[in-house]
Amino acid sequence: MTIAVRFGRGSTADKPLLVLGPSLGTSATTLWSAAADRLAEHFHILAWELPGHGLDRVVPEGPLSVADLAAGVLELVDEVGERRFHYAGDSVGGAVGLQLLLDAPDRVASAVLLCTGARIGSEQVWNDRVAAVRAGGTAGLVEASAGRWFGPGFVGREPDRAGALLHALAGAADEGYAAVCQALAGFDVRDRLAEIGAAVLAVAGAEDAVTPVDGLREIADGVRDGRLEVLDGVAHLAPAEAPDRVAALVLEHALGIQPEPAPAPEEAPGVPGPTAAGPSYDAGMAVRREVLGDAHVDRATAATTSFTADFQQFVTEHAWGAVWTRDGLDRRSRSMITITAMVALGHQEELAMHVRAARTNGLSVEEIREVILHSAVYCGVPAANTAFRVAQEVLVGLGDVESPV
Ligand SMILES: O=C(O)CC1=CCC(=O)O1
Repeated sequence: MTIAVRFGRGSTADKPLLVLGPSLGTSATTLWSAAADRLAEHFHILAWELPGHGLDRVVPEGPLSVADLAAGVLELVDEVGERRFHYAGDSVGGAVGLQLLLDAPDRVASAVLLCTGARIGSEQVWNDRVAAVRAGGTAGLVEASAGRWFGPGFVGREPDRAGALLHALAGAADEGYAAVCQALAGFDVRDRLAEIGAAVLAVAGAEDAVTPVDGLREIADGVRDGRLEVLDGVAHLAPAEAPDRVAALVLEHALGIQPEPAPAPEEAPGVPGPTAAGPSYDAGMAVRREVLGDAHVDRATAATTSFTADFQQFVTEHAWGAVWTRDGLDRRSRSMITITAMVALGHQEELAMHVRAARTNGLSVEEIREVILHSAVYCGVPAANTAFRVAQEVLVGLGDVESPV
């Protein structure tokens, strides 16, 4: 099963479908959300996840190929009841785009293939990467990946976006990452490019050493209707590094629309802070991880299904990205309010989670006791009684309170 992340509102009934593909080690949201925000007015957008990456926590049991990934994308499009779709994918996501153009030429209306190649790296490169991820996990790949992924100055200009991408890498399953490397080791469609008749825009990052400009030129020259565009200052993750330019290229290539120039940041209307650009998934995920811990968020993510994926995204964007990120209250105060609300509403499971979060946010055991005691006055003694039992179990588990005899 391939997991889809949906951007924007509306359906394929009112807008054409655009499918977005990820790069190795990234999640669909961290790589594509900034560009997708700019495209959502014109397309119904689905982005797919690599196995074991982002919202997809399922690691393939057998060997994986780029053709398997392409077949998963076609199933996803079938699930939304569409036949034809526009496609844009970065790196392995671009390789999957080429495979789709070969395997299902009648289904791909147009393709933008970014920072990719008809062959990426070599078998040796991918075997070495598999060995590295098995030895040190995806967290051990963060430093080297940061060096390959971003153009000069990007991390300094966009620390949150870079941080979210690297965080997603560290959160990717080791064996999911290894499976994608093995798929890339077996991918080579250089001698089949001339079979591709759909309009292809090949987009290279001028600073990309992983999939250099020549490989994108090979695609543009090799397919029957290809064009090359080179983005200055960009390395390997063009959709995250240059979302405005990428969105403009996709819009023009797929629909022939010249986008309105984006307002300069100083002219952008609205309130400063995280709400200015709308609820932010990346910022929300960072705070959610800081407050609830990686283990909790990884468990929630692992338990995500196609039924709950939209809700998980909603929680991260709105509860965490739009509210917990605000400056108006410190995290200690937010924890106190949240505990009180959980006591009042009798949400025991969420209360346990927020007692743990309150300790992370710096509340002492004594302060948590006072919050629950105080809430007894306003929420009722029975509610506080249950809350003391739930909180005590958590605090005993954390070793903060002695176990009752
Ligand atoms: O090596 C990387 O981290 C970049 C990359 C190569 C293939 C892909 O999808 O990403």
